[in-house]
Amino acid sequence: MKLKNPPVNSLSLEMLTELVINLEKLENDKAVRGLVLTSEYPGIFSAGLDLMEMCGRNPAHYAEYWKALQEFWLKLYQSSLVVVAAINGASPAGGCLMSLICDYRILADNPKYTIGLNETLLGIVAPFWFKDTMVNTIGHRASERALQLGLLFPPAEALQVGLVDQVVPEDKLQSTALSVMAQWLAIPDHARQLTKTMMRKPTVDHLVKQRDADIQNFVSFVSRDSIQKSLQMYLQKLRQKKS
Ligand SMILES: CC/C=C\CC/C=C/CC(=O)SCCNC(=O)CCNC(=O)[C@H](O)C(C)(C)COP(=O)(O)OP(=O)(O)OC[C@H]1O[C@@H](n2cnc3c(N)ncnc32)[C@H](O)[C@@H]1OP(=O)(O)O
Repeated sequence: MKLKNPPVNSLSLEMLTELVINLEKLENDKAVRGLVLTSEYPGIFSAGLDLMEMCGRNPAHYAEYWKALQEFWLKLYQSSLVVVAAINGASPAGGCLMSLICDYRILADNPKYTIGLNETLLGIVAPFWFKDTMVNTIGHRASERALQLGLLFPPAEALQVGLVDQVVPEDKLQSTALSVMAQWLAIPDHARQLTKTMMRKPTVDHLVKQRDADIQNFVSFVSRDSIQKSLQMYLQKLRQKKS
């Protein structure tokens, strides 16, 4: 599956909805057992959540957006398919989260392709289920440091901390993803799927139990004037970077 939402594959409401629909279709197709997630645009895997969905909108929109994000996370994290992320570009914040909920992550070796949960750099806070996903992958201490500092790791450091499973030359990314997929598909589906469910259930339950409260928390947080100002300033900085 190629992510395709120009210019930076930000996770807009429309994009999240389409991703969920496409995942459902693939899961209902008995001929499909695995999925390689990559970007149509080498250089950018995903810029994360679409900042335009979080700026200057009304509470009902924020609630709808957050619910769609939760839906996407729940769907991909619990997918019965083998999901391999072939990360062919920068992967900040929500882009990193999307990679973390796959079963295996391969990052192309390019110093510009940084990955991490950098929310604090925007003056916002990664929600508990982003944090849980990261802790499950790299452990508590490394997550605590990475989350507080909003670290974006270049490939060698991402590999060292365990944020990705492999770093390969850019021209080997797709072939590596296919050979990893073959290795995972050699395991009987039912045994692998039950194991995945067992490993992920506590993290899923944590969110499911608090879904409504999490939406309310997001809506009130993002509606604050101070948060709106931080997000606007961050967007401005992104735009100024060009000039
Ligand atoms: C209680 C909980 C509360 C809150 C939790 C909220 C959680 C949020 C998690 C998130 O995912 S927040 C989003 C964080 N994302 C980022 O920090 C990434 C920002 N973008 C970049 O660093 C760069 O754009 C890039 C490295 C992805 C690509 O760089 P480059 O190729 O140089 O492109 P440009 O920077 O020139 O960007 C082109 C264009 O796209 C706009 N844009 C970039 N990122 C986003 C985004 N996330 N959402 C919306 N729009 C984005 C950028 O402003 C440019 O727009 P122009 O109009 O100037 O063309």
